Order: sequence, then C-alpha cells, then structure tokens
Amino acid sequence: MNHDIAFIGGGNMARSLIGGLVARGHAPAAIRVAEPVAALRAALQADFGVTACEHGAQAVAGAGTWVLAVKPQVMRAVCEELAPLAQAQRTLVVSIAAGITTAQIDRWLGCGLPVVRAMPNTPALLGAGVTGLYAGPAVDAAGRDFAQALLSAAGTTVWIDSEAQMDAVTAVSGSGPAYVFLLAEAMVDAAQREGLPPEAARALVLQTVLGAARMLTESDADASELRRRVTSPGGTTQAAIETFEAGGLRALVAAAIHAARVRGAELSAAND
Ligand SMILES: NC(=O)C1=CN([C@@H]2O[C@H](COP(=O)(O)OP(=O)(O)OC[C@H]3O[C@@H](n4cnc5c(N)ncnc54)[C@H](O)[C@@H]3O)[C@@H](O)[C@H]2O)C=CC1
Ligand SMILES: O=C(O)[C@@H]1CCC=N1
Repeated sequence: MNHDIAFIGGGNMARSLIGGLVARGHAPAAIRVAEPVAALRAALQADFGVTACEHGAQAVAGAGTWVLAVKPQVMRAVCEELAPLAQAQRTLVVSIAAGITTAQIDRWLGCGLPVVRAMPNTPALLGAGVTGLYAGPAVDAAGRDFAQALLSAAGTTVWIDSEAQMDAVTAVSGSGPAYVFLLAEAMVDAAQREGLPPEAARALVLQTVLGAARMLTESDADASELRRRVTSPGGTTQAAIETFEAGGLRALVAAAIHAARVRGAELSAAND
C-alpha cells in the first residue's frame, strides 16, 4: 500500500495530526497538505518539513491515503472537486469532519471508496489525543490498519461499531478538551476573585488539572473514588462539591454534551 498521505485542509486539527505523525517518525516527504491560506502553508512547511500546496489536486496526486480535514460546511464542495481523482486513484479516505457521514463522503467522491470516519482531538499535537474511528463498508483490513496507524500517531484509538455513535464521540472527546479548558479558565478567574495574583492563580490551576488528569489515568481508582479521597467530611472540598451539585453541574454537563451531539447530526443534514 502507498503510504503517502495527502491532507485536504491544513488548519488546527490537520496541524495537530501532522505534528504527531512527524514527531513519531513519519517521513515529512511523504506528507502533502492542500491549504488555501498562504501563511498556514508556510508555517506547515517551516515547522514540519511537509509539502504544502494551494490546491487539493496537487496534494492528492499519488497519495494512497487522503485525510479530509476541512470544515463540514465546505466538505461537499471539496469532495466533488476531487471526485474524478478519487475514482482514478481508488484511495483510502479518512474524514475527520464533525457530523459528516461516511455515506455522504462516499457519495460526494463518486461512490465505492473505502471511507473511514475519524474523530481526533487537539491533544494530538502532543501525542496525547484520543480518536474514535468508524470504518465504512468498503474498508478492508489493510485500510483499517492504516487508518489506525495514522491516528495512533496522535494518541490512543477506539473503534466504534455503529456510525450513529460517532456524533456522541465528537461530543465527548472531540469537543471535550474545550470543556476542560473552560473549567480551567473559570478556576483561574475564581482564584483571582479570591485574591490570588494572576501568575499564582494560573500556576496552581494548571498543575492541579495536570495532576488530577494523571491520577485519573494512572491510578486504579475511578473518578468518584478519587474525588471522595479529596473530600474530608465537613471540610473545604465538601463545601465546593455541594455548591456544584446544588447548581446542577451534572445535568449541565449532560445537556452540553447532548447539544454537541445534536449539532453533529445537524451539521450532516445542513451540509448534505
Ligand atoms: N479543532 C478540533 O478540535 C477538531 C476538529 N475536527 C474537525 O476537523 C475539521 C477541521 O477543523 P479545524 O482544523 O478546527 O478547522 P480550521 O478552520 O482550523 O481548518 C480548516 C482548514 O481548511 C482550509 N480549507 C478551506 N477550504 C479548503 C479547500 N477547498 N481545500 C483545502 N483546504 C481548505 C481552511 O483554510 C482551514 O485552514 C472540521 O471538519 C472539524 O469538524 C475534528 C476533531 C477535533
Ligand atoms: O467544534 C467542532 O465542531 C470541532 C469538532 C470537534 C471539535 N471541534
């Protein structure tokens, strides 16, 4: 199988994935990116040594795998423009777009192609991402293996059997880093309101998030048990947790993730 990879779209998420691939030894010469914004092309070339082109047709020529990394709103037009080349090359297609289905990609590219739908997240830049993967019906074992290897450069991977669940994956882990960043922002603001200097507030919050994330992933205890161990009866944590619960934090998180999942389905319908 031809291991050259063409990225269509060289924005935030493509940059994270390309950074992960190059850091893990994928030859920059075997990666081409199509990106209309000149400044982004220059940065990708300078930072990773990959070839950046203005037009999709230049990037995909001879590439065995295409990674579609444009916004859902432009995906149909991008695919329809590349359809003749896709049919000629019979390429493996990996789409990372929120909402857009493998059937839509396949139809727009002219039908019958192996399409993998992937939902990575931005910690991919550090190799600390997680990607949900769904293989469309035309993907064979070699295609699955290559897609998994490609996304493994960004972190861990989880195969999903039902494509309908990919919108939930998007809502949980695709968007999820932003939820953690929002909590961090709110904690830094609150720390300053309680009188801490900005730099101290930032240092305390960032290391707390990192330390808590490491405990979640490195200890045997689950989140609720780890929380219990911090919460002395009648102590400070209990006062905070009771405030979160009284304010409906769990219901709010559920509603937020539901809204993200619904938006994924809307993106599919609105851009068909
Ligand atoms: N940002 C994130 O955390 C994640 C994003 N995604 C998905 O990744 C895709 C890209 O998202 P971002 O990187 O955040 O957006 P972005 O806007 O940073 O990147 C998209 C890039 O595509 C380029 N582009 C537009 N038209 C093009 C064309 N015809 N040919 C080639 N490139 C073209 C744009 O100039 C832009 O740089 C979206 O579909 C999104 O749903 C998936 C997982 C996480
Ligand atoms: O917000 C979005 O639509 C994209 C998909 C997951 C993360 N960012």
